[in-house]
Amino acid sequence: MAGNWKLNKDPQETAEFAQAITGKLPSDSEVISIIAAPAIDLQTLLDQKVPNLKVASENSYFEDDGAYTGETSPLALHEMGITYGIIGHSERRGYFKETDEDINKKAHALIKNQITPIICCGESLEKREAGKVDEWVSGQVTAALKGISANEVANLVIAYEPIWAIGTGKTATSDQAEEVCKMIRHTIEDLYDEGTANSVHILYGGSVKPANVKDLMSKEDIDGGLVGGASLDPESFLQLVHYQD
Ligand SMILES: O=C[C@H](O)COP(=O)(O)O
Repeated sequence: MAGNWKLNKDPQETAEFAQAITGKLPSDSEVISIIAAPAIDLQTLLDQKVPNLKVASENSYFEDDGAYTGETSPLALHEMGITYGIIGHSERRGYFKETDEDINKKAHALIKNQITPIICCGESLEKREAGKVDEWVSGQVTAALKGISANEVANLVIAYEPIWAIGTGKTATSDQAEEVCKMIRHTIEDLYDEGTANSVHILYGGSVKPANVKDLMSKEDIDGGLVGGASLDPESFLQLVHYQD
């Protein structure tokens, strides 16, 4: 269960959040609890040493170093202790014009630095209404995984986030979400094999909250959630990671 804070919280608020959840997360064997925080907050979150919390970056570059002003190095993220990294979020694709090729290069760079990519994909309302969900989403997944081996793919995370459901309060129904997550698994099976497809963790994101998390997580091909707004409040995040209780 991954929270994505987006451009929210400063280091002080980050420390307060960490203190509020310390000692309250489920064990890793039950639920993997992840917070993706702005780059400027990552060290603060790591310093709090919250038991069972994995800390993730929200974006990173595809080069480890060099003349790339303003970018975040995946090598430096690894060295500081980051273990997951979101890439290809629709906000990065939309506002910052990231392409499938960029996202593929970022995936390779994270894997090289032993950071598990959380690769986002998802369709706009326009694509959904045009009946192009499968074609669009499987195309994004295929492009993101180009040149990545089956062993590497087996360990990574794909997050399906329909753009029309992000921050809008409009959740895809659990059946709609399951349908696309299943299609993503089939796409991976076609590209690799059944074992690889079954090993990948597939998350659903888009207005996930404590009230709907159980229903979404009950679906066969939805392994977890990528949660924006409802991950900002510690109590709400705790309810999400404890959805099985
Ligand atoms: O990465 C998280 C998603 O964009 C979902 O955001 P949301 O839960 O605020 O709709």
